[in-house]
Parts: sequence; structure tokens; C-alpha cells
Amino acid sequence: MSSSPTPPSRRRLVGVSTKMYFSFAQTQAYIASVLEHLSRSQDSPPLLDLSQIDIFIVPDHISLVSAIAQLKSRHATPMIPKILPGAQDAFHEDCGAYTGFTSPAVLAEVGCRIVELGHAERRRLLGETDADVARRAAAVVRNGMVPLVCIGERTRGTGRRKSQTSVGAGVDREGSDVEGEAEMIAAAVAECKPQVEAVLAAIADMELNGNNNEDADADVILAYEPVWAIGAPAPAPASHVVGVARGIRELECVRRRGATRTRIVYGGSAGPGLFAKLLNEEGGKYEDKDNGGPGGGSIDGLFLGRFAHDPAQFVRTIREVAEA
Ligand SMILES: O=C[C@H](O)COP(=O)(O)O
Repeated sequence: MSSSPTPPSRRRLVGVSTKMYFSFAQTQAYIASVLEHLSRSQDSPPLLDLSQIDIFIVPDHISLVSAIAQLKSRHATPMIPKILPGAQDAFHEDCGAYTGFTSPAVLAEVGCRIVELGHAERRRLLGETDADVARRAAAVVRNGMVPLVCIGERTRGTGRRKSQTSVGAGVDREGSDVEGEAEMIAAAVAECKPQVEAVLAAIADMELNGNNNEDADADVILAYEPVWAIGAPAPAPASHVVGVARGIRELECVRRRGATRTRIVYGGSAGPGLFAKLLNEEGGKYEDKDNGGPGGGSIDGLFLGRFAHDPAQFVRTIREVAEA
């Protein structure tokens, strides 16, 4: 009797953006402190196994080269995991008369590994469109880096959820109207759908045109960040996050990609304690093994902002994602 092979799992990941919160010196001090905390957490048993997860730090553009050097210098240190450096944006052209833009080719040249695209703040302040984000994602892949594409609905939705007024009520499902919640999830997935489709279509087109040497779908990270949960006192409700992530996984453009090639992280006032709540919400109800899931998960990790700007809290969250 032959048993079907176990599908490969998606690697978990956890990262932080410093947005524009830090000075150059503060970014250097932050990274040094994160490395120090990670090193200390490996000093005594029980040792933390970080080999199965990806960790990334996304500083501002000016601090990036220095951050890359800092991270590289510690990679030789035993027990310290590799931390992938990321950028907060890249243009869709590699070079030319594009004053003030950031070249993806130069980012790759200096050792950048992940490029965040289409953050809600850029969509709002700079008018970046799905088409802009899609072209940039293709350029990031073309240059051998991984796009971290921010998607998310702008408003809390019009479902009839009873606890709609309080964002902070997020993780507490008491009093929620399940039908209204389902409507809000469906509305959020519908708003995310064109954002995801545009990006995956642009990457698929680029791959079809032979610009990618890989013989497989490119790795893509979707950062699901409901706009109303960014910069808020608390994250979106776990039930909402998991519901939307499942809806995104069911989109045809996601389903037809390689099983492990699309990872989804949650962002928006995320911090310590959240990942366990998300996994608890998944509760094994969603068997995503066919799609490379780690045995019941639609969410692969977290993308943090403010609540990880304290290095100890970031490392605490890394530990939680690794051990959950
Ligand atoms: O880039 C990260 C996200 O926008 C979340 O930021 P936040 O945790 O400060 O809300």
C-alpha cells in the first residue's frame, strides 16, 4: 500500500518594519540590541530552535546598507540565526532617469533580501495603486528578492457585528454576531482580491517572459494588514484575521501557485501574544495540508511595527512564532 508523500510546509516568518520612527543611530542600536537578545536567548537551555523560521528587519532606506553590514557581521556567530534585511519600497525600473526612486537592482546588489511594497501608508500618502505595486513586485522578483506585498481592506466593513465599535475588542469574540462577522470577512476578502491578483499576475507574466531563472513560482509574502488595524491600540480580531487569510488562500490565483510559494503574515498592531491567539483560532479546523500548510494554518507569521520597536518584545515575539 502506498501512502501519499507529506507535502512540504511553508516556513514560518516574523519581521519588523521600523517605518520612519528611528534615527540612523537608533536603527543601529536597535539591531545590535536584537542580536544581543537573540544571543542571550541561546545562552542557556532550553535552546530556541530558530532554524525553521525566517526573521527579517526592514529599516528605512538610508539605514539599510549599514543594517546589512551589521547583520552580516553577526552571521558568523554560532547560534545567531540569519536575519534577512528588507527595504521599504523599490521602483519597477532598475535604472534610468527616475530621480528619488529606489532601484531594485541596487537593493539586490547591496544584499537586500526582502522588499516591502504597497504599504497602506504609501497607498494613502503617495497614491500608489495596485498596478504600481504589481509592477514593483515583478521587478523585485526579477532581481532575485522576495516581495512582501501589503494588502488589506480600508474600512472595518459593514457587517452587522455587534462589537463593531471597538477595535480593541478584537480578540474577544463574546457578543459577536457570527453572520455579520462572515459578511465583514467576505467584504475584506473581496477588497483584497484585486490587490493580490494584480501582483500575482504581474509576477506570473514576468516568469512567462523568461525573466526568472527559477523553474518554479517565485516566493511571495502577502502581509495582510487591515488598514483600520494599523497604528491602532490592538490588532484585528483573531477570527477576522484567520477568516480573511483563509479567503485569500482560496483565491484561484493563490491556489494555482506552488504549495509553499505564497506565505501570509498578519500585520497591524501585532505584538507578543498574538500568534498563539491566531493559531488557537485556526484550531485545526482548517486543514490546509494540500496547500502546504503547517497542519492547519492559513497564517504563517507576523509583520510587526510599533510593538516590536522594543528589541525585547521583538525577540519575545520571534520566540513565540518559533515555538507555537
Ligand atoms: O509595517 C507594519 C504595519 O504597518 C504595522 O504597524 P503597527 O504595528 O505599528 O500598527
